Amino acid sequence: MPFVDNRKIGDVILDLKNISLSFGGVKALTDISFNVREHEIRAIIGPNGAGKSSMLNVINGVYRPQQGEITYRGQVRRDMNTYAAAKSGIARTFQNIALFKGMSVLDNIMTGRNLKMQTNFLLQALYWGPAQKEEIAHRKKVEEIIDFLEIQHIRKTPVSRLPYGLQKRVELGRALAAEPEILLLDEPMAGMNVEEKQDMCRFILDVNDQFGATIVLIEHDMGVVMDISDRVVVLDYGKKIGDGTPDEVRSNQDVINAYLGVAH
Ligand SMILES: Nc1ncnc2c1ncn2[C@@H]1O[C@H](COP(=O)(O)OP(=O)(O)OP(=O)(O)O)[C@@H](O)[C@H]1O
Repeated sequence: MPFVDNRKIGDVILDLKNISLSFGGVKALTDISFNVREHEIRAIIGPNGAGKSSMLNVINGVYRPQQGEITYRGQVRRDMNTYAAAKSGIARTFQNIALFKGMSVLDNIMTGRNLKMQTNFLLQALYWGPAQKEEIAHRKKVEEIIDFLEIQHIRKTPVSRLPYGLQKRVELGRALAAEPEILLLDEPMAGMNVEEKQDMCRFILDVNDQFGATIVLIEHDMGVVMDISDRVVVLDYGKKIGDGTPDEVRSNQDVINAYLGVAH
């Protein structure tokens, strides 16, 4: 496993057992089990429609599986919703960028601090006492993220004016602003050119290393997945067909068949 020793991959932080999810007659996920270790980069791959996004949506409480059990930090999660997931330290980015396009980079990243804000709306509206202090602390954190992502030069620019690759970076910034324990990235490199992909890879590795975040990512670019992931889980038609290190997954015949489109 790459980097395991120096990156101190820890115990299982998220454990998914026998997860099944259907939409009417469509079985999006069938009896899927896998775990995520603290501090690792865990990829979910598979052909189109394999169930990858559904899996992320189960992890962050968008979908509630009909069967199965999720244990997060040693506690079985029941009735998880997106707010509870976010509050418990799970942040995510989306396949299609979900930013406030008219707002500046700075303000978009600031929205990621919402869950961390303590003072009530009245104090905030008056911008008084504790609210002022808190605002300054949040701004400091956001500026740290802006520096880290090397986007100082566009901090005041409305997001809609930015090229796609930079918008993706801002979305990562907003997720980071929540100081997540687990960061879910849904196709972080989709639509990027080679240079943008290299930058994003570097940021993901640095987020993992410097912020200590555990990362679960969906990605179609196999080169990227195999380069940066510690372990990879492979889905096909809603079932798990492979799970292991990049090398193990690469040589798994079921995985090779799925990617070559061999008939079931
Ligand atoms: N909200 C939904 N309602 C109905 N069916 C859904 C819904 N979400 C996903 N599905 C179905 O579940 C299956 C898995 O979809 P999912 O989007 O999770 O796959 P994916 O691996 O992320 O695909 P892609 O790589 O194309 O994004 C597909 O058959 C899809 O049509």
